[in-house]
Amino acid sequence: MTAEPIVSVRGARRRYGDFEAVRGVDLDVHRGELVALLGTNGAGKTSLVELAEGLAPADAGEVRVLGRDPYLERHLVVPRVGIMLQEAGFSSDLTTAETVGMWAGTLSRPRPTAEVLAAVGLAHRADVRVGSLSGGERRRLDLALAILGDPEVLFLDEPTTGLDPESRQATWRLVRGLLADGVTVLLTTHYLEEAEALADRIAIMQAGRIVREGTVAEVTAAEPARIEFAPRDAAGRPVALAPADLPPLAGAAGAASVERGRVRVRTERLQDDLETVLAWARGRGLRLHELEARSASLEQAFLALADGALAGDAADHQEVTA
Ligand SMILES: Nc1ncnc2c1ncn2[C@@H]1O[C@H](COP(=O)(O)OP(=O)(O)OP(=O)(O)O)[C@@H](O)[C@H]1O
Repeated sequence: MTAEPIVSVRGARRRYGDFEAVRGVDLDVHRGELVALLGTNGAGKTSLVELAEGLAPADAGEVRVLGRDPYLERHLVVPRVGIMLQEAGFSSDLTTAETVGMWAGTLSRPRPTAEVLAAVGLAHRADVRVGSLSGGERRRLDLALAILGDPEVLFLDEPTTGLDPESRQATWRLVRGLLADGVTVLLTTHYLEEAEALADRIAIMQAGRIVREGTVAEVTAAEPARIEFAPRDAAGRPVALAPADLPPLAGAAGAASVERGRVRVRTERLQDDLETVLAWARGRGLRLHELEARSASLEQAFLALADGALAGDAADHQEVTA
């Protein structure tokens, strides 16, 4: 992509006292693209997104949104941006429509209140006081306020937390519609299926750094595929096998394991090794009960990264607290 990114972060760092929450991050989001920022609790996602939202200055590095510094040129950036924070403070005495109306008063060209409430599925709750809304309905009100100014860029911090499955799907449809209209979105989420459903690219954060970035396919390709089966004899009786009984495999990333009669192989050459396993089973007259062969899911890739980081995290904390 050659066009200037809409959100551009270069070498960004952010500290809270002695603790560095964002440790040299590079990230681009292009027009009409959705990038999902993933990471375990405390990885630094919110701290990073707040830099792009202009809520705090970077301690080092450069942050640009729509070509401007979102902190120093906030007055130029804010009117073109929609922000959905993790927790917005509402006055619980106002109704839903009054809240939107009040917010609209701060914008130069707000969309009509009824239209925005309909877009987030809150039209029927327009006259209900915010204090009486459910957690999921409040989350949708947050989203209504974020899209009220017809933004070119949207920052969504865990937008579907607390939403029921139907509302989550409705939010995804809304976001897809905005993307189709050319809106640029940077989203944080703990729901990996949300990232899979919406993201053009994923960035996984760990201890203040982006440790993996790419499309879902690129991110999962780095994680070995899996072959699993429960060996049975021709009569359907379970056969006890040890990992050493398996044939040599071309892409086996780690030793095979056997747990409660189920053999698990991690491989970087799924097709080749599956063919080997099938030929070996045929040769030994084995039935491969409940055979599964699949590429890694985003969840497996994410968990593998998180596991791998545990040792590193512990070392970082010692560094900080020393
Ligand atoms: N105001 C603050 N003062 C001190 N430390 C902070 C502050 N805000 C965040 N932190 C710390 O910075 C780290 C990153 O926090 P951040 O909220 O950015 O993570 P996150 O990835 O968004 O987490 P979550 O998924 O839980 O929202 C955490 O260790 C957190 O405790």
